[in-house]
Amino acid sequence: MSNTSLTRYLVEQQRTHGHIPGQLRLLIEVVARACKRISHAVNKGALGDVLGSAGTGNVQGEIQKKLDIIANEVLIEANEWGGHLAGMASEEMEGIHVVPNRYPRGEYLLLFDPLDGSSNIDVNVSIGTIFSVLRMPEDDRGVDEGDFLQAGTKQVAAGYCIYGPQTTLVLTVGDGVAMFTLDREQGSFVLTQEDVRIPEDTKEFAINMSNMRHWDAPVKRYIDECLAGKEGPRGKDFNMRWVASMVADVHRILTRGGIFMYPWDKREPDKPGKLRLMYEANPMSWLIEQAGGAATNGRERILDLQPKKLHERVSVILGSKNEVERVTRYHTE
Ligand SMILES: O=P(O)(O)OC[C@H]1O[C@](O)(COP(=O)(O)O)[C@@H](O)[C@@H]1O
Ligand SMILES: [Mg+2]
Ligand SMILES: [Mg+2]
Repeated sequence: MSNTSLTRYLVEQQRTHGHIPGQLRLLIEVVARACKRISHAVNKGALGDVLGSAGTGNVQGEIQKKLDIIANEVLIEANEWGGHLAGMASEEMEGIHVVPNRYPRGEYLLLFDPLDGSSNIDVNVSIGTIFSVLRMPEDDRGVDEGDFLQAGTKQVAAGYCIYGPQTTLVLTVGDGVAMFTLDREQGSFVLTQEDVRIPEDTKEFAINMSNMRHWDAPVKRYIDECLAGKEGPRGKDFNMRWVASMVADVHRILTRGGIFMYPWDKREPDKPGKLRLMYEANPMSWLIEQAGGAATNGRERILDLQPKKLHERVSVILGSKNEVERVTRYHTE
């Protein structure tokens, strides 16, 4: 059993690869400690007055759950002390949060979905926190929203923490994907898997089937072929999963392969998709690519997309490389 802590792993990465400056290592550890606090709140459930609706709305036009707000506050408060962070952006906040007493000028920007899978909070199904770290652009003016609008390829760290039967932190700093399981007795994240690899093929797809009648033709074709099974053009049977927590579906794919799709559909044709580019699709896409998978919006690599708005949405197709390439091919044929 490994006894490599997150700290030791990051120090080792810095020593051998040199691409995790001390300030970034510190930032990742602060986020990990915040996730530990969120995990404790999640585990309290009904005992901790964390369930149910907060009765307020957010910039996404969604009713916020109490835990959405609690998780957001934990992350802001944990990172507020300044250090090398210039600013933060959250699914739960309309504008950016400039870190007041930042170290001469913060070098990093932190973006997060503080609580992903909110529809599962009250039914005791796995949920999580997703985070992404960018560098502050080199110049001497203050922090504004434009500084955050960088393509996913500019991320310097990305990860999520899944609050399930285990609390597991999954991280990439550009040198593969590592998983750390929270040892509650020690109170520390322990390295339990590194060099995570996704099989290039799969027999398992994840999509919300109730939206079938709204899908675009390439998505409908792909799913119909999966449903046709052995007798159909794919010549094999497929299984389906849909947790409705992106963190849980992505964790399954990182663990055993699969394809996850939240595509554009005609319910709201002006919206490219449901999921947000900056703090859901980009961090998850980098993790998936770092593990040997692929991630597109049906036509382009998600990490190459140049964001125009902080909360912009995107169609997401990610997971086992050969399946993602097939769905993308169907969109471009
Ligand atoms: O309920 P639906 O339409 O299936 O959507 C589920 C998707 O919505 C999300 O819950 C959106 O994330 P939030 O819960 O952070 O808003 C994803 O985690 C999940 O993949
Ligand atoms: Mg989310
Ligand atoms: Mg959320």
